Amino acid sequence: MKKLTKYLKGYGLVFTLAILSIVLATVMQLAVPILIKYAIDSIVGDVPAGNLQFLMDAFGKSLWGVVWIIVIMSLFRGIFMFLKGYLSSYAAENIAKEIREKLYRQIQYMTFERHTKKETGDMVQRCTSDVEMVRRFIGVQVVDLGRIIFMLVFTLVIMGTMNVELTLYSMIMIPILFFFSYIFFTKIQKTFKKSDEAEGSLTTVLQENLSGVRVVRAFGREEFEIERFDEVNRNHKTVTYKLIETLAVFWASSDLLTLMQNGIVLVVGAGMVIRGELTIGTLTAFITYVSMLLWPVKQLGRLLSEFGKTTVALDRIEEILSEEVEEDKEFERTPEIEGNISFSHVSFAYDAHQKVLNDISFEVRKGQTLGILGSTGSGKSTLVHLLQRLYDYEGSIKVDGHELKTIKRGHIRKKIGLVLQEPHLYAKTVKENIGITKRAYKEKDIFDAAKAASIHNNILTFKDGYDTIIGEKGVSLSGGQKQRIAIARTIIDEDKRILIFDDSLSAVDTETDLRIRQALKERSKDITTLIISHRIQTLAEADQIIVLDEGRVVQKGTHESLIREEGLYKRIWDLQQMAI
Ligand SMILES: Nc1ncnc2c1ncn2[C@@H]1O[C@H](COP(=O)(O)OP(=O)(O)OP(=O)(O)O)[C@@H](O)[C@H]1O
Repeated sequence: MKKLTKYLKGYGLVFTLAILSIVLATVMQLAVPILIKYAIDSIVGDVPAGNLQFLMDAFGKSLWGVVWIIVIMSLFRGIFMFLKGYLSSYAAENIAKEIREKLYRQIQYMTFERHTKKETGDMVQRCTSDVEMVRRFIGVQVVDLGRIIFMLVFTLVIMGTMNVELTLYSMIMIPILFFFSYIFFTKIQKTFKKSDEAEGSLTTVLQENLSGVRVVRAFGREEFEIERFDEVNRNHKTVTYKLIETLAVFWASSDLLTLMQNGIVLVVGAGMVIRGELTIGTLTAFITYVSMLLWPVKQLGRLLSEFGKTTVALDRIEEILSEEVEEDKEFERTPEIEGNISFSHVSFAYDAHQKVLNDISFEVRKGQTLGILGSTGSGKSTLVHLLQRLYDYEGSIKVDGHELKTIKRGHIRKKIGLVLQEPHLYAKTVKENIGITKRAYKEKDIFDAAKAASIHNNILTFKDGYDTIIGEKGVSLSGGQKQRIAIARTIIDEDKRILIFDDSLSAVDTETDLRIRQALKERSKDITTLIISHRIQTLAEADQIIVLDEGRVVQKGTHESLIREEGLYKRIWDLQQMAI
């Protein structure tokens, strides 16, 4: 409850007005049976009006007067219901928007380590379905709770003032109905969950099929895919049908209980009328009030189970909101960065028992190029992660003499340009993708960067040149073209003092690779460059090369020195030479 009220804060007035509206609408609803009782007993019949004398004073024996009052009250009821809907939706939509904003902000600043441990699908579900659950509860159930309590109390009071004995008879089914609906809605949650999961599986198969369409065609898996979809589709139908069937059984059973309650009131009430203890008008009013009494009881059971589901959704949201975020510490600085890097006895482990980097030491001076070679999984990308301050490390990493841990994360990341092997491009124009870091690039800057990345001429052949949209709605790019656009968008930023190419030239041919490296050399004389590659030709001109094996630096030197010493570098070089 505490978790929920935290989100309701700031909307107290809106909720009060919404509850007031629903209470007034309920009053209009509850007054109708009293008017009907008065019409039957005192206008059609001759029973004295008693405590309804004020109606007699106002309308005398006019049936039309009562009809008009009922019409006007129904009109007001509609207005109050609209107000309640408007106000509660206003609060619910705003609260849901605030939760989504908080979650999105949290996701942006959550530590990289926590990010890698989360499943994307699960995170999406928390930001969408779970928020939706909370929104629905706030929009419908919170205000309904006010209505339920008011309706229960008020109906009982009205019934009590009319006839205490018949009121007690009217309450016989209340505990049964309450527990029946509570247990039902608690149990059905499992079926709801199964239905959600079935829908999730359906979407996953569809999504996988659409994004893997090339693999499906290449392996002739169309019929297999159709069967796979049939299976999840059948499952979805079965589970959803079961859900609807169960709901139908509930509503029918609860209607039966309501009818039984009506039956009890009718039989007992009829006996009272025959004995002259009750008027026909009062019995008619009672029959209507019994339904009004049982509706909130059914809803209360439902509301409690919905509350259970909302609590789970809130817990899942809170779990993300309480994740550790990257925060600047007081001692962190923003020193001038020139690009001198020094690793001294650096070790790192993703999980405590297995070191991925072990006692790494090397130095690169401003403007130099460091080549990094190593087999798959030897720790090359991890080394880059450490330089970007994505993880904490053991040992010492210094940039221009400043311990990396004392430099603000945002500051060092602004100074490091990283190009990945499989870069992510946005569904925007080529121009916007290259200029993504800043909006105010001149066209010439964009062209120059694209020329240096050897992609300018390619871009000119696209339908709309630099204004061509990338992705599903526009041009489909090859792996090498994507890599080169990613290179252009990194080198265009003049703030970068360190450039890292993490196997990002792997999809371009050797000639283009050479052209790009030459252009980069000319363009960025003072910039420190780290090139990770499996292709020795790409590394050969580096000022210094380190060879990683199982997280250790096993060789260090220039290309000339390394091809002369026995070791991994020479073996790979020989193999690559043979292939040529
Ligand atoms: N987020 C992570 N959590 C746990 N282990 C990880 C994580 N990322 C990488 N590893 C492990 O760390 C080791 C080094 O991975 P890394 O990606 O640094 O290798 P790499 O040399 O860049 O490989 P490749 O050439 O294939 O890109 C591997 O054994 C990998 O399984």
